[in-house]
Amino acid sequence: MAGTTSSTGSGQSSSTLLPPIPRATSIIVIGMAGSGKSTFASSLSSYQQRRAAAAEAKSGSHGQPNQDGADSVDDVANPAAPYMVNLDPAVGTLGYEPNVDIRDTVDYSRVMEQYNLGPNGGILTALNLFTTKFDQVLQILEKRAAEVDHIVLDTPGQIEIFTWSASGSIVTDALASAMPTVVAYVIDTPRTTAPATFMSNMLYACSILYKTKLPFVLVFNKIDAQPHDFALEWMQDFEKFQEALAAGNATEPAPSTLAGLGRAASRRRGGEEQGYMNSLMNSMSLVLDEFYQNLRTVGVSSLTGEGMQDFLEAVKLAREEYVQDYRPELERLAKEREEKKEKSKREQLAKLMKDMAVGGKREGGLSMNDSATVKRGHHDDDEDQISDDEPIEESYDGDGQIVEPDSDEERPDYSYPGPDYDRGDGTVWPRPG
Ligand SMILES: Nc1nc2c(ncn2[C@@H]2O[C@H](COP(=O)(O)OP(=O)(O)OP(=O)(O)O)[C@@H](O)[C@H]2O)c(=O)[nH]1
Repeated sequence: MAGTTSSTGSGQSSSTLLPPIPRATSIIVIGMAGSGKSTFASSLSSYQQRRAAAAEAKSGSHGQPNQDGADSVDDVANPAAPYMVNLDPAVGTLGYEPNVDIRDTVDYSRVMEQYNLGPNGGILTALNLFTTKFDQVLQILEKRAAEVDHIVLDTPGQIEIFTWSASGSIVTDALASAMPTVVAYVIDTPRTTAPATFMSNMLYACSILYKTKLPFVLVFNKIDAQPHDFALEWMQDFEKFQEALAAGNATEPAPSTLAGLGRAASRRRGGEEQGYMNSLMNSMSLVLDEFYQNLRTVGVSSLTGEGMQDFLEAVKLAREEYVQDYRPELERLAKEREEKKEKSKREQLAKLMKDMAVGGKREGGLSMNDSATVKRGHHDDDEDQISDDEPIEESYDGDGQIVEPDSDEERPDYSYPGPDYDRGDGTVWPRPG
């Protein structure tokens, strides 16, 4: 592919094998079941729509302040409503109008029926089937990426269906190679107040970050129900997390898990588990410390819309990270691929030349530069001299052109000439087989 020159977004230009960076940033919304992914996507969509409408009103009213006064549009010249993609085939109703919807392409309940699958197998198979067409979706998204600021992808409820499946990787990689892409990991804040659930959520987020290697934004959702200060404190101060662990919140057994056990047994068992869990989590939190350093975190309420502007700011920074860190890696891989292709082409050509006895004596040897290789219509007196402006004329069979099987073109007779055929050099043609 010919190299293009693209702006990196930081004002610099560089020669690249990759397509230019488009206006849009794609946001892949991932999170545990019920964390509020769809509500978050919906809230983000309506927030952006309001911004777009406010910007339009502002430009229409020649700089009058926004009616609602809340949305700052100064940072984006012409904000546009995001382009929404739903990748959850099993979702019932959505709070937003998806522009591309997996449900339009694959009928999840029929997939379950046809392949005799359970709900999760059905979702996974539906996503796999959809992914086989993702090149077409990507073409649509690439077109839209010039017109919108964000392309939001809402993923299936069961997190592992997207994060650990081949289809999830294909969709993520395809997007990330086409445009700046950011992972928004949605956390159900009220359900992460116990150190154990907090830790498992963080470990999951960490595994996704290292798998995708994409810029990451941790979205603490539902802050209207539970502020996320405790989580920020645990992430910033290791000792605070240790204190929470020591207070015993982490392993407080749910009453249901102790059913049938006596009080003493419950206490003993709780104590043993707590000791093990605490020491495990202590070690894990040390591992996660570095992960926390590289994270952007925001608190949002998808119900009230609180924190959406903070989220967009975080996405802006994440886009810069993509341009600075991820894209050079893509560029390196593209160059590597191109070099490999060139090398293999050169090797094949060399092999071909060798097969054609290139470099041997002129007599009997053939060369691609040898005019005798290509038969031309008109010749100078010297057979080997061909003037460059003479057109090549295919004047005989075996001239390197593929002959249409159904054409009337005359072909040599390759049939067996019979046992008595004399080749003229005294040998008689042998009988085959
Ligand atoms: N209080 C509160 N509730 C929320 C918020 N966001 C989502 N919810 C509720 O959380 C529940 C789950 O929300 P969904 O958006 O369906 O979550 P999801 O992650 O898309 O769910 P699945 O895809 O089915 O796993 C719903 O009852 C929402 O109303 C929020 O910011 N605050």
